[in-house]
Amino acid sequence: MEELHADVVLVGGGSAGCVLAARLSEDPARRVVLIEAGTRITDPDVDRPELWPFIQNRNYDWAYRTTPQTGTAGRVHEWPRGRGVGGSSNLHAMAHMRGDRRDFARWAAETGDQRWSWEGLLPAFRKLETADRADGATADADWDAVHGSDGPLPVLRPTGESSPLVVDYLAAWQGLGVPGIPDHNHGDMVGATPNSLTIRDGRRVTASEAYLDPALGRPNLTLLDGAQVHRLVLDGSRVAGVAVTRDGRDLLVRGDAVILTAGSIGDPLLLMRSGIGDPAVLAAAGVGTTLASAGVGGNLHDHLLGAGNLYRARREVPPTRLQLSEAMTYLPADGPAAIAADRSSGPGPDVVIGCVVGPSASEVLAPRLPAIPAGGAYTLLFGVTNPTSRGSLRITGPDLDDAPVIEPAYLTTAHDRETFRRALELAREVGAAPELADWRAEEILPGPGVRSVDELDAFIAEAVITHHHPVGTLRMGADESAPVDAALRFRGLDNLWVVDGSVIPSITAGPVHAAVLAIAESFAESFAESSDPAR
Ligand SMILES: Cc1cc2nc3c(=O)[nH]c(=O)nc-3n(C[C@H](O)[C@H](O)[C@H](O)COP(=O)(O)OP(=O)(O)OC[C@H]3O[C@@H](n4cnc5c(N)ncnc54)[C@H](O)[C@@H]3O)c2cc1C
Repeated sequence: MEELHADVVLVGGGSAGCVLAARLSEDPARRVVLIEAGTRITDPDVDRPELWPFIQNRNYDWAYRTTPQTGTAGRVHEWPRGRGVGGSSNLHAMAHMRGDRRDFARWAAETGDQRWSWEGLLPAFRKLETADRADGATADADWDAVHGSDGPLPVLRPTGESSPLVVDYLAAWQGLGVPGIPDHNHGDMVGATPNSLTIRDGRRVTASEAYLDPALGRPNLTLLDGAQVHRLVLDGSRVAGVAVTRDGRDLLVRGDAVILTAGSIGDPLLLMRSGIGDPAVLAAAGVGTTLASAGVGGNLHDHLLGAGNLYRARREVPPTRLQLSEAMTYLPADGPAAIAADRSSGPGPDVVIGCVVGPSASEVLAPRLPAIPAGGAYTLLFGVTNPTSRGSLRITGPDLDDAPVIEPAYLTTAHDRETFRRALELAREVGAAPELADWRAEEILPGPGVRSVDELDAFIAEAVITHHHPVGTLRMGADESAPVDAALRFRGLDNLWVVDGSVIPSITAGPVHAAVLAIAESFAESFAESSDPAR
């Protein structure tokens, strides 16, 4: 069998994999191989921000599906995931939100390591971005203290480009007492502001474009695309290498250090195919256990959004110049009245309400709607920031073609169901505000008659769709039952690390891409500082 050897082998060329490939190959003495199942994506639709909901199910999407979910009226949820260089950053909706400082305080508590606190991660968040200054100001010390100005990823703060509907939506929140905030990236997410977006000159910027492409000319960096990793090859407590198929040929890629960057779904499936996981799950799939690790594939959780609180428009809603979901407002569950003057120490964000410049309804609600002409409707999405429902995923057999079982256990806790009702109430409150009177003809969904707890729960179960943030399947933690430790080393193996969305122990309040990139930046820094981390 053909063999290749590198100092560092990265499994998965998605968001985190692109960061690590670029950062770890900055040292010309370190040979880095990046292995990606998909190929380079050339579809021009990927570039166009407004097309993001319509590019799923193409040949660069893994197109996963969940099992029927009891909490969502027995529905099966489609889970797109990017399969190609740049991974899910090719499909994502481009919202750039770091998370709330309380999210990272939880991470620090769960790992026992301040490196994962807001303050600990701030250098990584700054390093990864070139952020637009608020309102085009030339100097702003507060802004510069938390934002980066020369990182690989451009972050657009689209003041002046927002839809007129979104301008009125933000004014409506302010009318209800919700303060305006500079952006979602200051550590305190409670407040009203347009979404920051990873868009430059009207085009999507992927993790590949920002990080990998500028590094690909380095002689010490090799990209193996169109190459699927079947399993890890173990030698005692070390990973000797990874078994790969590329162009119909088998390949063994040996590495002193092996880093999993195949994402929240790809990583645990690869470990289980390699005999690493819960012995009962492995046995049921016909795989022998080489290393028992019960937490592999557990703690699966995701954000849901209610799609949606839909309104027929009184006047034509113009098409978006950005992407369809332009502004998400984060609030305590008790609403605007609960917002403290000092937002850092007051109640944090429990719910999110987003304004979509067009109709948005789940796959079961959409077919029941009356015909809506272009520009004829708009939507308020609503969701829960920190859901407590936890599920799992598992393999069904030893081969790459054996479809996984994905069970997110959506809406299985009382907390999640109650907070979802609250989110819908708050969406309706802002939807009825006088600042939106010129836009609002009538509420179409759920419809004025839907008011009782049972009616609201039944509507929510049919309305929720994934916000596309599955995380946590190899959580980092101080406890021995966490598969990954605070340094992101996989417990039980000497030279295996996990660095992507799967290590997130509890989800951040908002979209997770910025946090995934910051985890990778932080890891790259510590890896480079360590003289020989593989030993
Ligand atoms: C439709 C959609 C919309 C989203 N919108 C937003 C948003 O607006 N804002 C936000 O913050 N987040 C958003 N997200 C989430 C965000 O994109 C992801 O959380 C993030 O990209 C995950 O990064 P990752 O590195 O963990 O995994 P990925 O980027 O998914 O990378 C994993 C890579 O590993 C590869 N791989 C998997 N298995 C193997 C194998 N066996 N061998 C070789 N390669 C393998 C995959 O092909 C993939 O390229 C969205 C996601 C989707 C899908």
